[in-house]
Amino acid sequence: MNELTATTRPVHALVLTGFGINCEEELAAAYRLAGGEATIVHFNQVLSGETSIHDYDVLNFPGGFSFGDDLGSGVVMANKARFRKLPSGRTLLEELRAFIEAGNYVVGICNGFQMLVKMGLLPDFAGQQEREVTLTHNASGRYEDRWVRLAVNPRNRSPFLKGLTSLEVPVRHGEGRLVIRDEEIRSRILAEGLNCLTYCDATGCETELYPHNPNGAELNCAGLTDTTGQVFGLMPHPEAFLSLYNHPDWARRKRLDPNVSEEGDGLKLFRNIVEHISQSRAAQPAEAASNEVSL
Ligand SMILES: NC(=O)CC[C@H](N)C(=O)O
Repeated sequence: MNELTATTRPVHALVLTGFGINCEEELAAAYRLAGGEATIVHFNQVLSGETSIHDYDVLNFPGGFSFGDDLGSGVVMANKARFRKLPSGRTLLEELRAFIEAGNYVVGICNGFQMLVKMGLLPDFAGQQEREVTLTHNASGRYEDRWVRLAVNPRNRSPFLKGLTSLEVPVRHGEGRLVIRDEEIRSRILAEGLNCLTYCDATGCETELYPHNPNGAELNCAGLTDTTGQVFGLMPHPEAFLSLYNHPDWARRKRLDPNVSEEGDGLKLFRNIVEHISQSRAAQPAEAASNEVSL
């Protein structure tokens, strides 16, 4: 029996799929390329209790078109999390709160971000699973599929963004416009640096100008965390830019600089979280780390 201590066990990501989610493979690849492990399971395997989120370190809600965006992007999946009881007698949202309180991480990308917002987990000031912000139809009135530049808020709380100041990543969505419920929520998001990613122009300056801000989001906000920094949602797709060769301009960039990094900006986020969790474990007191995990 191969026994690993908690400190040496690889970081393990759970990546959900099903019902029209379509970015699970790239997301799992991102964790594997970053040195972690990733398991893809159908949403129903979690709801049925067949898979426990508590066996993992990072729970991932990928992008896609869950339930065809009927009732609004992410709404049906969010309601499944809010109302369906697992065999434990708790809803997935209640299990998620326990998962977060145990120090684990939750990520929602695009459709996944829409789910987190609509189940009330972002920014979650009240802790009452109520919608404090929402993500709705792009101001352009059309589906936006383009590359954007993002500025990283230096006061952000997410280990995914450690050491990063800017990112170039693709967006592809119809309902990416962040709308904030009221001035109190807006002020708290700004005061606490929860608007971790903002759309910016080619010079790196935050802008509301289309198409740099592709959807008209308030605060030019492309990504949010909760106050713990453990819940992170974003509209752009970092898992779609893991390699230089994912970028449409790769040939020119390679010609201009033959030594240009062959990694995409998106991979940096996954390297950060794998490293952060690994280091956090290694720093745990001996008695905690001695909890052996028999594999
Ligand atoms: N790429 C995605 O995840 C798209 C999310 C959602 N279906 C939208 O169009 O806004």
